[in-house]
Amino acid sequence: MEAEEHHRYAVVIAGGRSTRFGDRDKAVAPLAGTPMIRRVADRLLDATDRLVVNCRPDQRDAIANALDSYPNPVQYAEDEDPDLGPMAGIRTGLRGVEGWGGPDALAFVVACDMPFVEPSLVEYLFDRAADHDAAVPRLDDEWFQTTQAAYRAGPMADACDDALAAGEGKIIAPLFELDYVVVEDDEALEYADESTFENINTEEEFEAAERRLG
Ligand SMILES: Nc1nc2c(ncn2[C@@H]2O[C@H](COP(=O)(O)OP(=O)(O)OP(=O)(O)O)[C@@H](O)[C@H]2O)c(=O)[nH]1
Ligand SMILES: [Mg+2]
Repeated sequence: MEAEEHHRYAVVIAGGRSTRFGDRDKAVAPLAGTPMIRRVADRLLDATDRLVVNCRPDQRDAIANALDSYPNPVQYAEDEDPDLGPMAGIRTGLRGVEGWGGPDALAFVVACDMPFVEPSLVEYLFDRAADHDAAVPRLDDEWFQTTQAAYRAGPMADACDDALAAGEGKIIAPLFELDYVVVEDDEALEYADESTFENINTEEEFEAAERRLG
C-alpha cells in the first residue's frame, strides 16, 4: 500500500472577497464556460492526487457545485475567521492537508484565480521541495510567489500561525522560519511559461483570459 506521505496534495485557496472583480465571487465565475476554480483544479489533476479547498463557509456550496465529479478526492478547509488574508488561507488549507495526510505531507498551494497554472511546474516544485519544508518561485529576484508553491503541511501551517500571531502581515514572513528552496524565475520558466503566474483580479483581466481560451 502506498504510504500516506507519498500522496501529492493540492490546496486551492479561495477565501478572498474578489473586491477588484466586482459583485460576484471570481472563484466560481465561469471562465470560457468553466468556473475558474474548476479550471485551476483540472490543471492539477495529473500532478496531484488529493485536493483541499480553502474557502469561507458561505462559498462552499457554489464551489462544491463547480467541483462536482472532480476525479480526485476533495476535502474542504473552511475559514473560521474570514478576511485574515491569503496567508491565513494557506494556513487553513494546509491544516486540512495535515489532518488528512499528517504534518509531513507535501502540498502544492495555488490561488483560485490562477487558471493557467502549469502542471509541469507543479511537479518540479514537488521535486525541489523533497527533503525541505517548501519550494517557492521567486520572480525578478525579489517577489516570492507564495500562492503558487509547494509546502510541507505542518511546518508551514505552524509558521503561518506564528506570523499571524505576531501580526506579521507580509505573506513571505512564514518562509523565513522554514527550510525553504527558492526557484528563480529562469528555472521555473524551463517548465512553464509566464502565464502560470498570471492571476485574475479584474473583469478586464478575466475577459482577456477568456479570449485567449477561445
Ligand atoms: N482564506 C482566505 N483567502 C484569501 C483571503 N484574501 C485573499 N484570499 C485568497 O488569496 C488569493 C489571492 O488573493 P486576491 O487576488 O487578493 O483575491 P481577493 O482577495 O479575492 O480579491 P481582491 O478583493 O480583489 O483583493 C485568492 O485565491 C483569494 O481567494 C482571505 O482573507 N482569506
Ligand atoms: Mg485580496
